[in-house]
Amino acid sequence: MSLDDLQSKNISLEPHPVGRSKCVARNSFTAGSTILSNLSFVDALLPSEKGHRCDYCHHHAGPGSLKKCTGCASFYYCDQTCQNKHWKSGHRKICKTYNSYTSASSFQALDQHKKMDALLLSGLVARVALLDVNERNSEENQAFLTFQSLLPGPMAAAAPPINPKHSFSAEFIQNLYSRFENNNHTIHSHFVTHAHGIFPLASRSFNHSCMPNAGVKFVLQVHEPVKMEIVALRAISIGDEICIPYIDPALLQTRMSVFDLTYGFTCFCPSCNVIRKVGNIPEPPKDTPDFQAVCKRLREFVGTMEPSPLFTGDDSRFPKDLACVLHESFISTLSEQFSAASHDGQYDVALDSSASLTALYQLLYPPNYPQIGKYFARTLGNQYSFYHLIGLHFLEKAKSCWNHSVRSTPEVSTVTELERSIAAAREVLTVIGNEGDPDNGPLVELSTLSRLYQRQ
Ligand SMILES: C[S@@+](CC[C@H](N)C(=O)[O-])C[C@H]1O[C@@H](n2cnc3c(N)ncnc32)[C@H](O)[C@@H]1O
Repeated sequence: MSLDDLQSKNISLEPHPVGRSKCVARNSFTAGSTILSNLSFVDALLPSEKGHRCDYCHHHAGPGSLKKCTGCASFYYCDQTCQNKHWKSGHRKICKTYNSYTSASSFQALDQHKKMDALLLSGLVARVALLDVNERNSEENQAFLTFQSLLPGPMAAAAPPINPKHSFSAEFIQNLYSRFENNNHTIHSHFVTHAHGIFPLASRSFNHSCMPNAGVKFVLQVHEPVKMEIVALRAISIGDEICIPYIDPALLQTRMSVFDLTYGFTCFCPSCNVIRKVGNIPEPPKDTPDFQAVCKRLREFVGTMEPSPLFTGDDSRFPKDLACVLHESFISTLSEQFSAASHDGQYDVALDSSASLTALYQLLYPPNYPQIGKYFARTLGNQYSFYHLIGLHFLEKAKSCWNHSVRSTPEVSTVTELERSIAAAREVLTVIGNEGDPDNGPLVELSTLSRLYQRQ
């Protein structure tokens, strides 16, 4: 689909006061419906995934079952079909020189993120070099035109060295690279990142909100490029702006600098407005009883709030004595407590941390938000870490209840918690639906657990 087609579909691009354009719903969407699908234009697997996934369709295969490219021996495919498609879409330009390029000191000196950028930029240049100029309306040419229309990021970082020999000017390459930082995506399966990619139409369309009404998922199909789907997280009405999260909404302190340095905007979503009004956010108490008291108070408040003041932007409804729960360390302390207690079989401690975590999620995230995680902009620390799931948290809690119930005669309260956790996990995970690898996703695990429980 091209930018022009978009205007005649369920969504349209309309002027935005500072971010050039915004995506507006022309039809209503129910929670879970797909708003836009966009095929990858170029992507690159993380080094840790090489040989485990097909370099074309990202199908995850058992050890040794993929077919190695006989040219470079560094790319792997499901079969001849994936290999031929990848060859035509750019690999033939980079195959011969791939190994000398990646082993050169100029590539090796790059940090992990810039290495990924370098591979993507090489793939992009190879793809562009192969575009048929006589086929102006082909999907590839339209996708490249859309890529060229993307807003450049605020930081003018120098383009990394690239692989194929080409006849493009340094200025042209720099111009392509200037769009990377604020437009490219990480590609995940079950919300764990395995690649980086360029999805021009989605990048051209969706702005950020920390209380987004849409989320991103990836569909992997054998012999096809990776497909990104933008999915409604809740009901969207005609005229609503559709936004996705660029970073984890729980990064309440880091987020403003990331928007500023990586994306070049100031976020005025309801949640950011509350954070600004609250002002100085104190660290949570180190002392265990004081920490527990804050957790108790948080649970009481969340039990009475509907909806979250961070969702409505009404700072007058946010209790000042709970300011420390907005400190980023509060969520990580609780997550660590829950994980450690579940792992050690301390059922009561796990359940208690889970109740506080769930209250915090309800405060910080919009309804049905499936994923949480940490993100550090390149400029802030050079690292990205994995995503976890809110839905997955409920699944983990259900597993913890299940393990407890099979170890001893289950109490009624354990069974109630188990049923509630299965229902909560299903509610959140079903909205975003199956994503990434078709096998062994959280929804599959959830069905297995439900079956075991019903049989018992
Ligand atoms: C991926 S693009 C989104 C589409 C963009 N609006 C356009 O017209 O191409 C990211 C850029 O959009 C703008 N943007 C995204 N979310 C925004 C927001 N909430 N407020 C202001 N600008 C935003 C910033 O310029 C950012 O670098």
